Amino acid sequence: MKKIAILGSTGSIGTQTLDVVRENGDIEVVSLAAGSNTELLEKQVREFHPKVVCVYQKERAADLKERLKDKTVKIVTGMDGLIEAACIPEAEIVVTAVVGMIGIRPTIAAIEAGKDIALANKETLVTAGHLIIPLAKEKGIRILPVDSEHSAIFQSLQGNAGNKIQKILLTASGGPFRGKKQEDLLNVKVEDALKHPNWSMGRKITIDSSTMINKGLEVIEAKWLFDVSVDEIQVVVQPQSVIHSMVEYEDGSVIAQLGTPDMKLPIQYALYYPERRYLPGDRLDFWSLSHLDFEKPDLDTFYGLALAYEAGREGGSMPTVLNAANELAVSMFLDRQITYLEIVEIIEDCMKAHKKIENPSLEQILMTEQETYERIRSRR
Ligand SMILES: NC(=O)C1=CN([C@@H]2O[C@H](COP(=O)(O)OP(=O)(O)OC[C@H]3O[C@@H](n4cnc5c(N)ncnc54)[C@H](OP(=O)(O)O)[C@@H]3O)[C@@H](O)[C@H]2O)C=CC1
Ligand SMILES: CC(=O)[C@@H](O)[C@H](O)COP(=O)(O)O
Ligand SMILES: [Mn+2]
Repeated sequence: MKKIAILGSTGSIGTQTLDVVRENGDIEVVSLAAGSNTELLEKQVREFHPKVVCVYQKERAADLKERLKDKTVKIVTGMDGLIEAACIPEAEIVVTAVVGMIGIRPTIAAIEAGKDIALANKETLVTAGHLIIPLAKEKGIRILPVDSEHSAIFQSLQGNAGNKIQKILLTASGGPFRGKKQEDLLNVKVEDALKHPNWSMGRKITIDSSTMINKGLEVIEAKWLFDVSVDEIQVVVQPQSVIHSMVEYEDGSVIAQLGTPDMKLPIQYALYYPERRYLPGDRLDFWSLSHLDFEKPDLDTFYGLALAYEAGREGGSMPTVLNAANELAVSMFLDRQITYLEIVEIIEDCMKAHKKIENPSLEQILMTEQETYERIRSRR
C-alpha cells in the first residue's frame, strides 16, 4: 500500500485526491490537514482513518477534538501541526494542496524528511523555488507536478531525457473575460470572475485564472520545475482547455498532452507515476470535437501576466512580492473591499516599490510577504 499525506484535504484538489484514493483502493491516507473546515475533516477522518489530522486554525481544534472524541487520531494545529502532518514518518508522498504561500514551510519540511511531493500548491514554488528545487535534488526526492499544465509538460517530456527543449508551450483558457478590454472590466463582480469557462476549482485560483495571474504563476512554476528561463515559455490561449500544454523540441517536433478538463488525471498520474491506471470519466471524442482554437494572450488587458514574466525574469524576492500582493488583493476582492481592476494595480504598485533581495532565505521570503501585506493595508 502506498502511503500519502494530504495538506489541504478539504479543498478542490484535496477532495479530488481522496476521490482518486477511494476509486483505486490501494492507497493509505496517513495524515490530513486543512485550514478550518472541521465538519468535512471529521467525515474524512471517519472514512480514511489517518493517524494525524491537522486543523490549522487553533480556535477550531477544540471543535475537531469534540467531533472525533471516539476516534484514535492525533489532532494537531497551527504551523507546527501542519508540519507534523507533512512529516509523518509513514508517508511516502505528500500532496501539497493548500492554497497560498502558507505551503512553503511544510513543503520544505516534507522534503527534508525525504518525502516525494505531489505538488499542486504553485505559490510555494513561485516564491521559494530557488530553495526547494536544490533541496529536492540534494535529498533525491521527486517533485511530481499536479497542476494540469505542468503534468502535461511532464508527460510530454517522458522518453525524451537528454533531448533539448526548444520551448514550452503553456496553454491558458483565457478565463471568463477572454476577448474583453480593460474598460469592459470596470464593474466586474465577484460572481462574474468566479465563472471559469472550463474548470471547477477553489475560489482563489478561479480569480487568478480570470486575471491570467494564474498563468503568470504557472510560467514561474514551470521555470523551476523544468529548468528553463521564463522566455523559453510561450503562453498560448487554447480556450477549450483540451490541450493541457506542449513541449517543442529542437527538431521542431511538438509533443502535447490532451484530455478532458478533469484534475483527477494529473492527480492520479502524480500518485502512481510512472504507472498509468484506468480512470473513470469522459473521454475526448475527436469526431464531435469540431475544432480547437489558439490565440495570443492580450497582455494589455491582462497585464498581470506581463508583470509575472517581469517578476520571473528578475527573480530573487520579486516573485514573492507578485504572489503575496496577489494573495491579499484577491482575498480583498472576494471580500468586496476592492474592485476587480485594483487586483493587478496593487500587484504593480508593490512590485514597483520593492527593493529586490537577490537570493532570499526562507526568513527573507516571509518578511517580504509581510512587508507586501503592510504596504497594501497602508493604502487604505
Ligand atoms: N483546484 C484546481 O483545480 C487546481 C488547483 N491548483 C492549486 O492547488 C492549490 C489548492 O487549490 P484549490 O484546491 O483550488 O483550493 P481550495 O480553496 O479549494 O482548497 C484549499 C485547501 O487549503 C486548505 N487551507 C487553507 N489555508 C490553510 C492553512 N493555513 N493550513 C492548512 N490548510 C489550509 C483549505 O482548508 P479549509 O477548507 O479548511 O479552508 C482547503 O483544504 C492552489 O495552490 C491552487 O493554485 C492547481 C491546479 C488546479
Ligand atoms: C486546472 C488547472 O490546472 C488550472 O490551473 C487551470 O489551468 C486554470 O485555467 P486557466 O488559468 O488556463 O484559465
Ligand atoms: Mn493550471
